[in-house]
Amino acid sequence: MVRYRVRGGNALRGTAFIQGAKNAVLPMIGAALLAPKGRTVLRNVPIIEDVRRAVELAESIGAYVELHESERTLVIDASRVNSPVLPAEIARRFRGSVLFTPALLHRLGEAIVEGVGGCNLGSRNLDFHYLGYKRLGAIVDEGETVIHVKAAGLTGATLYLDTPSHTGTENLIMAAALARGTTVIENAALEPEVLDVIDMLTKMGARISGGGTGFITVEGVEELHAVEHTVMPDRLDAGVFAMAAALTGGEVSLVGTGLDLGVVRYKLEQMGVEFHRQGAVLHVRCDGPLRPINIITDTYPGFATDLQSPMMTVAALAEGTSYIHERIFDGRFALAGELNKMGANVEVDGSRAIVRGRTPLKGAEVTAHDLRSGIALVLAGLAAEGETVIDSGYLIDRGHAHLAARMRALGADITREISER
Ligand SMILES: CC(=O)N[C@H]1[C@@H](OP(=O)(O)OP(=O)(O)OC[C@H]2O[C@@H](n3ccc(=O)[nH]c3=O)[C@H](O)[C@@H]2O)O[C@H](CO)[C@@H](O)[C@@H]1O
Ligand SMILES: C=C(OP(=O)(O)O)C(=O)O
Repeated sequence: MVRYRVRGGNALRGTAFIQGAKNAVLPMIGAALLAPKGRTVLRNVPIIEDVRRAVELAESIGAYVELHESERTLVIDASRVNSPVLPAEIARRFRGSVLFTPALLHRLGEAIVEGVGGCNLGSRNLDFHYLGYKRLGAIVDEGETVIHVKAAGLTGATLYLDTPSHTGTENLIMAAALARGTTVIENAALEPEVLDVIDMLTKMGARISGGGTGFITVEGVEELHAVEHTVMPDRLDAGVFAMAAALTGGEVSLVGTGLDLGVVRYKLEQMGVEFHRQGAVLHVRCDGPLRPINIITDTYPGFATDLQSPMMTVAALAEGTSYIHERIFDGRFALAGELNKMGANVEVDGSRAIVRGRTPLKGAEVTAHDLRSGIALVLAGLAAEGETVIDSGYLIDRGHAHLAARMRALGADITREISER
């Protein structure tokens, strides 16, 4: 059992080093498995639990993987991939397991998906993925728990996503990259992580156009080859450190090449947080009271649902009433009850939450129900009086690398503990 213990009250000051993006590296590991020869090198890899699970999953299907932690580098040799089974005990522990399916289809002609995990956020359907594979010529047998996808070669087709699914877009691009002929994906996701994956696939020899427009065209090629690629910075990790500076009344410099916080920056600015860019470094400071805010989550370039929970903590510390409308997931307000245990006043009504601030937060024993509610509770702990203990820390470790060490370097009083329970 991992738990985080936070004693609040310290303003965070200093330089925060932003990790590589979880939601880019996971599809990139899936992409590396498409190369039948050679070694892929991924740099700026975040050392998070989801990456460890992805390494275990890749090894379980026969890939040779080296994770060089201090160099934040992964080396992947997929030449010996030999098992189509994504075993339940690994695959159910993270969402990224779904991104291994296209490689198995192309390399072995079938994928047996014994489960897909990820944060518990309400319904998380995969119908666009499987409908897309079917349109490309695969046979999909959806059992109660195991999904069997088979294809003796895929053929390009026109695909349409009802909503621009992030991993759905990545999976269908990877499936189309080695299909015969041309595939068009309409209503494709626009997230920067998807564009980074397209960049990597393009280096590998894929022919993809239209990334970032919502209409992606993929011309199938015969083979993809192993390449070196540097994972983009994690905008969610950056958003969390910006919020940590804001709600502790601190001043933090975010280091991460080409970092763009987009709408998160504008929303925090509306709340009174100051941003100042100096070349590749983004400075964040806040020394006045926070103003309330309205947030509507949306696909990119809208406000990222993954930062909705951390923003709820910031809103609880703002002077006045904030409104949050969650439009991506139907079960992403588990944080509210935990924040209320700490003294916040959050009222949830369906997909909307009203946050009445500012209420003084007090340390408490609280539960992370998913990765982002976990990090939101860490933020609450930084601003609370007394000690906050957050269980299960594993969920936080799924997406944030060396969190306690990076926050301690900024002056936070936070420890990561491992117990037997
Ligand atoms: C590993 C990874 O990249 N995870 C991210 C990815 O998850 P993920 O790719 O799972 O999220 P999606 O964009 O697919 O899902 C968004 C919404 O679309 C619905 N949907 C999706 C696919 C489908 O086939 N049918 C369907 O109905 C889902 O139920 C959900 O309500 O994007 C989410 C939304 O930005 C982020 O919160 C996750 O951090
Ligand atoms: C929902 C998330 O991740 P996953 O899709 O990996 O569960 C997240 O990163 O907040």
